[in-house]
Amino acid sequence: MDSGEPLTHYTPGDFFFATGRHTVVGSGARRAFTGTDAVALSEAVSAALAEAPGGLAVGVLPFDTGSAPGHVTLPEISRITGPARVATRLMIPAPVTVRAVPEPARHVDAVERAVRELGKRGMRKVVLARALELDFNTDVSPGAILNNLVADGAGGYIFAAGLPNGRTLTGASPELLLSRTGGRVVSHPHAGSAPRSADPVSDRDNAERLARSRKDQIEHAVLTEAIVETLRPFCRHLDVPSAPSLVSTPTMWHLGTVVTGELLDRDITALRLAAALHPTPAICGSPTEQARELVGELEPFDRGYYAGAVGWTDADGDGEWAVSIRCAETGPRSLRLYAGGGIVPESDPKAELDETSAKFRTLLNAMGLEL
Ligand SMILES: C=C(O[C@@H]1C=C(C(=O)O)C=C[C@H]1O)C(=O)O
Repeated sequence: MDSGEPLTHYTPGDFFFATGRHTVVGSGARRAFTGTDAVALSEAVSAALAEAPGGLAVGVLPFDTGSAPGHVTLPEISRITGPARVATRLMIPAPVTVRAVPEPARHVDAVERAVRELGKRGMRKVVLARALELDFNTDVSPGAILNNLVADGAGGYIFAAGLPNGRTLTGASPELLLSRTGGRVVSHPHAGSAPRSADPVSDRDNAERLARSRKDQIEHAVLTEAIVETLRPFCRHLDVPSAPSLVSTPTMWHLGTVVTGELLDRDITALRLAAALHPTPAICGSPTEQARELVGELEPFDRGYYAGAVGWTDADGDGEWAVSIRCAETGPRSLRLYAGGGIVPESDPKAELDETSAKFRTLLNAMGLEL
């Protein structure tokens, strides 16, 4: 570990991944792996890391490898340092136009349709997202967004990753898809949401209502069951709490369950496990294939690397992969923000719209925007 401030060296295209414990940074690419089969990608990365003792692989998996490839690199320079800290917030220019895709009323329609389709198709859950497209007079620096996410104490996993399309995915995800440390694996699935409130009484009310909500408990159970089912064959022992706990970010309350396990085979890397788990019902639905299809029918945009995974794996197979949510894709003079929510047969369409608005706040706050 070195104590240098990791954010001062960040340049767009770099990989940046900061948790409360450490920060992983990578720049340049000694080798790059791009592929539509996440398991094959993880195997190619393992083979490359086996020849690079002490090396690190970093990257992203898209939501759907049918529309964008997974992209993992062995950086030319990589460092693991202490937690990221910043001294001041940075100014981010205001957008000249903001466009909701779809329009909020159309998102409500899509949720209504999703509820009907879940019933007709005998499905348990689908996650529907919407986007905000922002245009600027100048480029927006992903480094400034990272800086402000750190300044806001956005928490969880604050990340930036260069994408194969030349853009950058930047965000602060609360959700751990998978970490591996030696033989120990941890997943912290999140599902079930309520907004934070500046008023402590309403804030507590929101949390208590969420903890009691049958609809959110169902939504959460679908997710935890899927994580446990996928991890079970890889583990000799899994520890699964019988009920979820309340977890919070500065903008949201969630239900979360910490699933821990002991690996049967130490050759299975963090990236291989992340590839097995993704896409979970936190961001896709259940059953997975039907949910992915319904997402394609109901969302008027391509998710790209939103609702994918972002993280790192080292030569021992250890690593951390977060679910790539609460994020934005930055491009020349433009930025696209994403937010989604799990729909179950009990969902209220207007409440689902409000939930996505609350989830946008992580990035909007970092940009100093009051939209
Ligand atoms: C899909 C998103 O968040 C996911 C959906 C949640 C929900 O539906 O309650 C909660 C946390 C995340 O797993 C998002 O933030 O875009």
